[in-house]
Amino acid sequence: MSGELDDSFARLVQRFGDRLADETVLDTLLECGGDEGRARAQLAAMASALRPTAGSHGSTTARKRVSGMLDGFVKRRRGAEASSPPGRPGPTPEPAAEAAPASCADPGPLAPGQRNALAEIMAAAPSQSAAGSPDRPRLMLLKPATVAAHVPCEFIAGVLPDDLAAALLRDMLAEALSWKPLPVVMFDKLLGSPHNTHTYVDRSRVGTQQFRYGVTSPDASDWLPSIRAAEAIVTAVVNERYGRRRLDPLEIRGQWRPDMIVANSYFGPSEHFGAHNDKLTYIGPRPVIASLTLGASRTFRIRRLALPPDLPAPTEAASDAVSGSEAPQAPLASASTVPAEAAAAISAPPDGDAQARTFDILLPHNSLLIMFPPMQERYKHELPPVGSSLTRPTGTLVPHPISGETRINLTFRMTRPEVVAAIPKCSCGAPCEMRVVIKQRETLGRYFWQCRGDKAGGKSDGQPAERDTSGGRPAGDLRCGFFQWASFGQ
Ligand SMILES: O=C(O)CCC(=O)C(=O)O
Ligand SMILES: [Fe+2]
Repeated sequence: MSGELDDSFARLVQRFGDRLADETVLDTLLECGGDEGRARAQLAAMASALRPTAGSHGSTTARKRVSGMLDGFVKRRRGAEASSPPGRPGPTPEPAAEAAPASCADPGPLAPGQRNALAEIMAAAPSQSAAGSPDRPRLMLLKPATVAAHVPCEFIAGVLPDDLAAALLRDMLAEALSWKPLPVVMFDKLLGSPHNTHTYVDRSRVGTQQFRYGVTSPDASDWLPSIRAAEAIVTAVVNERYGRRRLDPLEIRGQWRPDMIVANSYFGPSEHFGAHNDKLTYIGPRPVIASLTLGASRTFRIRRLALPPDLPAPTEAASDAVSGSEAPQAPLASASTVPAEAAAAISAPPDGDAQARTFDILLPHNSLLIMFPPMQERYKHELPPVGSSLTRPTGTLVPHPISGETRINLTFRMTRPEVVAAIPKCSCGAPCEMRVVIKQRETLGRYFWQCRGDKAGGKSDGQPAERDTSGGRPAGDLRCGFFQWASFGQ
């Protein structure tokens, strides 16, 4: 977000923050194309609808809750007015083009320090983490510097030349018509993910290797020329950033070079991708994943997981005992499976705060979010639906002139041949998938091989629901129970 937009946002929060949720203020400002005057007029109209009447002394929290409902109502109304039919890409009119002119007086200069405080929006009340301790409030990360300060990611706006980004978006919109939901196995049933996906590979590098991210997903496609052109730029940007970071022993040495892309499409506000961390089967431990957004802007949500409570901090001498359902048949393994330095890096977040916390980043067209280690080991990420849930925070959508409400996402990944070569077969006879321990402190960050849930003797290529990557085996789980620690030659 530019400095100007930041200042506008801070001024609007100062003016309306006691009556409207910060998300509502941000949404309105973005949907007014950053025009503070128009946003102020719209927000004033919303706020006056919420003005407490004589004798009503509703708390700020209660008023903000009502504001959230109003926000949902506004979004639903906008959705109903949108010209593109749901589920299909197509141009959507510029939002709020006919908004009323500004009618409120300028609130005046900001108090010292206020701008920074407001730029890091406290967007939600603290909630309870699974471990029972209150979470830190959700933070909206608005600038590249604050993204890097809080999560192991780097955000780059406008990464591709405009014409290449537009050409790639058009190509992907055409391709996306044949993408399919990610098949997920949940409670013994085959379900489709609430968005579509497809895999693209650089066959000149990965040969005939099969990459399946779902039970029945179609074979991967070859890279298109526009993908190849984008890949060259993404690769250069990632390596430039990666070269500045301190690597732990499990990370790749040398250049990062992607050879596989998992593409995702979201046709409209209700399509989403639930909280998960990415499968490591092909990309190995401590992967780098570069995520390119094309088309509509959407909120990307990152959840820093709480460290398991009441257990000693990880040391090389820590017990290898495994409890609970995450690793049901875990043998006692050598503590050297993950070197101490690597284990320590996992539990040290960039902002020095180990408590659970949720971060939101609005990802616009032609932006790159590089997920560095230990993003897949200590965090989950999701693309939340855009809507009006009263029970959980939803995300934002800003339409794009080419794609309307459709967002395309390309995640560039680098396969690790030595990991792929080591994929064991489970008792079903099918290739295992690799996952990482994220719930148990003694074994935190250790990788293990597990059955994918394929009882068809290797004919299909199943994987449990992404949402299940936190550990627990759902009732009716199709996995055979095979378990083996993964070792990377340390
Ligand atoms: O659409 C996004 O930004 C998220 C995609 C993602 O998490 C994935 O492909 O694993
Ligand atoms: Fe992901």
